[in-house]
Amino acid sequence: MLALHQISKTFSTPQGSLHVLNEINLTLSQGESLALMGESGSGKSTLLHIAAGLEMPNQGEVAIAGQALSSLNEPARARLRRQQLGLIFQQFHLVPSLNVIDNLSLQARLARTENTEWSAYLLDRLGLSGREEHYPEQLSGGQQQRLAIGRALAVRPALLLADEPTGNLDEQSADTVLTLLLDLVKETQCALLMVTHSARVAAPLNRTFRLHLGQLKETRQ
Ligand SMILES: Nc1ncnc2c1ncn2[C@@H]1O[C@H](COP(=O)(O)OP(=O)(O)OP(=O)(O)O)[C@@H](O)[C@H]1O
Repeated sequence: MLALHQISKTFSTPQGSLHVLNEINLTLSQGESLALMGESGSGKSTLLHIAAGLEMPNQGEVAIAGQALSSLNEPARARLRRQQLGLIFQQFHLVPSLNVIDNLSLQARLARTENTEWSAYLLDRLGLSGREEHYPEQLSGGQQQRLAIGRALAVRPALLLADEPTGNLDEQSADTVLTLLLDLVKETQCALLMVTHSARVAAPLNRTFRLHLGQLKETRQ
């Protein structure tokens, strides 16, 4: 579902070049879940953004669902992202002026793959049935993140990329959200790449990798 081949990334800063990723290789198969750990500033978010095609590497190739991103122009890349990719961030990034059902369906409508039965099922699984007409500000942090998970899964993505999805939640909400996320990932058989600082959050995932000094090492299989 995801293949990263020899990915390198260097940022130019006023202090000089910052080499963040150095020839990273990684493959993620359908239904596989992988935790990405590493110290603050080690490049986890950068790698996730490159995997999502939101940021370009200086060197190397990203393929999503068998399609090399470099072989596509920007509109085709955007289409692939909308149809195959679910993104979840620490900040929920819901649209404040849209109600629950419109936030949930946003990406699927843009991708023209909205399925109202699937959306209703997701709302139920997320514990948000009956809240369709509510706006994000009327929801708790945990409910907002569950809605963001629903929005990402409403397109039935092949690949889900999550950057500290429970980082903004208290421990109890984090556990609920994580359990729900992993259950839905299993149900939809999508591949999951999740950035986390927490070994406890990483534990239920299939594999764990650590980024250190630009290199990726598998720490648990
Ligand atoms: N656009 C940019 N320009 C310059 N430097 C950048 C840019 N984006 C990221 N960096 C630098 O690249 C390094 C890696 O950043 P990144 O956000 O990927 O780390 P991270 O492992 O996700 O950190 P954290 O755990 O704190 O979120 C950092 O030193 C950061 O300052």
